[in-house]
Amino acid sequence: MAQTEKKRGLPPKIAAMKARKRQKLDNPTATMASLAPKPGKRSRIVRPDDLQWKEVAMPDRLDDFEGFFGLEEIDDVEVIRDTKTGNVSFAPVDKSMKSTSDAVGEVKAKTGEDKIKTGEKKVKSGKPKVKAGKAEGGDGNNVDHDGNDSEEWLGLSDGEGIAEQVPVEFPSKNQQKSAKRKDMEPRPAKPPSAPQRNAFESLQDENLDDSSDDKDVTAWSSLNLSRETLASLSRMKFSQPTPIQYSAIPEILAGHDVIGKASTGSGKTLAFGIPIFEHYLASPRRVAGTSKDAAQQKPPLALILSPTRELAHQITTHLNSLCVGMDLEGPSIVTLTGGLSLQKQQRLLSSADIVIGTPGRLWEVISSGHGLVNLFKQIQFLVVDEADRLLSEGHFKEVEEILNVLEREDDEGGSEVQPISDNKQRQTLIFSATFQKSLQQKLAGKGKKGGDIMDQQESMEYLLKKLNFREEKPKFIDVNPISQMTSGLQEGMIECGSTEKDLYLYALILYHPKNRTLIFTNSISAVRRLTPFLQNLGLPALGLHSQMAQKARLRSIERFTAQPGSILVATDVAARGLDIPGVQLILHYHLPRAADTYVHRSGRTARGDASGSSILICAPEEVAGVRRLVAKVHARSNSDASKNKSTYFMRSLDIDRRLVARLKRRAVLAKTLADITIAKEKHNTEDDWLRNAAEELGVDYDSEEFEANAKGRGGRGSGRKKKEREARAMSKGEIHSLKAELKGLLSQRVNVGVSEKYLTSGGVDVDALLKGEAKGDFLGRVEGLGFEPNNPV
Ligand SMILES: Nc1ncnc2c1ncn2[C@@H]1O[C@H](COP(=O)(O)OP(=O)(O)OP(=O)(O)O)[C@@H](O)[C@H]1O
Repeated sequence: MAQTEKKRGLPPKIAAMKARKRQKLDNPTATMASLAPKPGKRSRIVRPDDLQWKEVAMPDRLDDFEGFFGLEEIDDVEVIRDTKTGNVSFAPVDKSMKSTSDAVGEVKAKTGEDKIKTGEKKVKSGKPKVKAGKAEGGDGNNVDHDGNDSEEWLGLSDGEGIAEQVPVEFPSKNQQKSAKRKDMEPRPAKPPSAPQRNAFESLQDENLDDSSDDKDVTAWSSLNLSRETLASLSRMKFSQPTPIQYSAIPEILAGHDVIGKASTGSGKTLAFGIPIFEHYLASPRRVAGTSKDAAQQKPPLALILSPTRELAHQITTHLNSLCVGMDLEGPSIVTLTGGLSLQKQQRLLSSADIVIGTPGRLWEVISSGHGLVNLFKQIQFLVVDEADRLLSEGHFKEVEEILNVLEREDDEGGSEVQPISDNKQRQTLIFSATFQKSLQQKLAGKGKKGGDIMDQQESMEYLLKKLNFREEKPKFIDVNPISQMTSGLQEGMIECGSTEKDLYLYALILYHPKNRTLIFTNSISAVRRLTPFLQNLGLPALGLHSQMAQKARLRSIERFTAQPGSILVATDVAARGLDIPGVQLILHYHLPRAADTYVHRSGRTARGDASGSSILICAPEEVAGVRRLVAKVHARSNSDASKNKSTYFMRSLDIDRRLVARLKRRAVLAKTLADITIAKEKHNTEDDWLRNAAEELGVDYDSEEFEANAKGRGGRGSGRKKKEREARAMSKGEIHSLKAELKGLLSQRVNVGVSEKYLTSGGVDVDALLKGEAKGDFLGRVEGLGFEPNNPV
């Protein structure tokens, strides 16, 4: 479409701006895409004035409006941009030459029907194009992830009567080889399916400045998203959907229940978030007012369950980021997690479009009355993120309560508990990177520890039983059926004595100076101990566990995210879902208790197309178990996994043990000082508690007398108690001298002597190491993890 101006003489700047805008309107995509002309298809290039412009009838009120004279439009013109000069030229398209295989990136001026649309939403129906090598417009060379030239069908066959599978289109062999990350690599160009929306419509928006560095979002075009969503994706610089987004979004938009499995960091949040966002944009609720009266409250559109508070807040931020910079009012997203004011959260619910919560708090809120059960029954999307964890671990009871309540026909009274048999309204979306075996066992009340990765059939059967899917066969989308681990990840283990883990932890951190590092432990007490231990060694360590106050938890995450090179010591509360950019190193101080935990912990690094390392610190007696566990994760198929047939063998990393030995005194001092602090804090707390109890009983309390009586009783924990007593008994002077000694050591280079293998220039400047300034080849050799002598990371 083009506009002509009266020749009244506009100021040159305005004329130039208008000309630019005109060009943008003429060809919305030209400013975004690098448009390589397609050989053999283009007609001759003509001057814009020589094109067959058609006049457009204008509404009366636009007549003579600020020099605006009229509008003309043009159909069937190919706009070609010279990628070198940026110049744009035009060629009328000969319709008889039009091919169905127009690749994304080639642009035609839109026809009259495709003029800018406002807020209209189209739900794409039908299956995505799935046949490898047969997709229109594809490169004809699509293969599965395993490199076989075949069509890949994931999930169960229809014949098994569990789920309808969604075959996933995989990149070509060449793409596979060249792309670093399978899960983030570009999808083959998809053919436009009629009727097709122009992906660039969002970018026609006059409010978007030409000069902004928004991303070309052509690759999203086949998903038929609204202009608002495309504009948001462009602003977020997400130029293409990840495989799980590419496969799941159309299915969800078409109204299907979806079970999505994709590796950690592969964009699952937006895979369910975008369709909900689209639904919100298209629904009248957006303009409806809100009411504080529960009876008139609008039900939330979506309920998203998250296993941890941090993840719930992160999902909130992630979905909110879709709305940043949007002209329209975005959905009201309310987070319901423990540790924050219940009343405030209840109040916010009155206007919520999307509710994201942890099961405990959610259940507390829903079951508190106020007509909320009825409201939540009307939600249109139920999302269970990290589904295997939510349905198997601690939360299961509450999740079950919530699921039961959503199915009831009755109101809050709860006397009638008839399940709604024909629930056609709600879509159920289940996402995770793993589905584990123990899930089923726990449901059956066996409570067995475990966490073997569940095969598809087992997980499907279980989920189908528990969740009231709207359709008989939800779509099962598995975009990484072969490998559980992300491809940018390097894995290894370090063997050391069981009492030397602190020392090796310290050494590994020194080997990775300035790396943002996440250390996992299996206990809160280990977090409490290791955090001051590392701090005493001059390292920027923070703690995270579930007994911390919620504000302190969020603060730890914030600091860890903000400060490059910081270290977070955490329990598995941080294992799932947390998307902290730039985590380079995962250290498993305690071994993960189950295979799925290993996958999720390690998945905090190497997210998206980034790379990272995951290192297990193992005592000799743990090595065999670890190898088995990791082999299970790497089993190339589910049948192999169940038979333990994986051939994956985890490497033991070599480390210069002489260097480690020379760090020992520092580690001992740092540990002793940490133990003293903890023992004193603990004693004060215990003392307070006993004093209060004694006061209540009306007896005198003398802590020394109490301890003297307790002495010699032996039994479990008596050794630890003895150590605590000793630590507490340290005088200020003794503590001071320990601190002084440690300070002295930290300020010195570590003398590693002469190595026949790795000659050094006389010592290691650990201080420089910590500052990331160390040079030289003194670090020993840990192949494949960036530890090579000439590459001290
Ligand atoms: N299409 C995209 N292009 C580029 N980056 C994306 C895209 N979609 C999402 N991301 C980014 O990828 C990162 C990981 O996304 P997300 O947290 O949703 O992963 P996940 O699959 O849920 O991981 P996990 O299994 O660990 O929970 C986020 O930082 C997100 O902003």
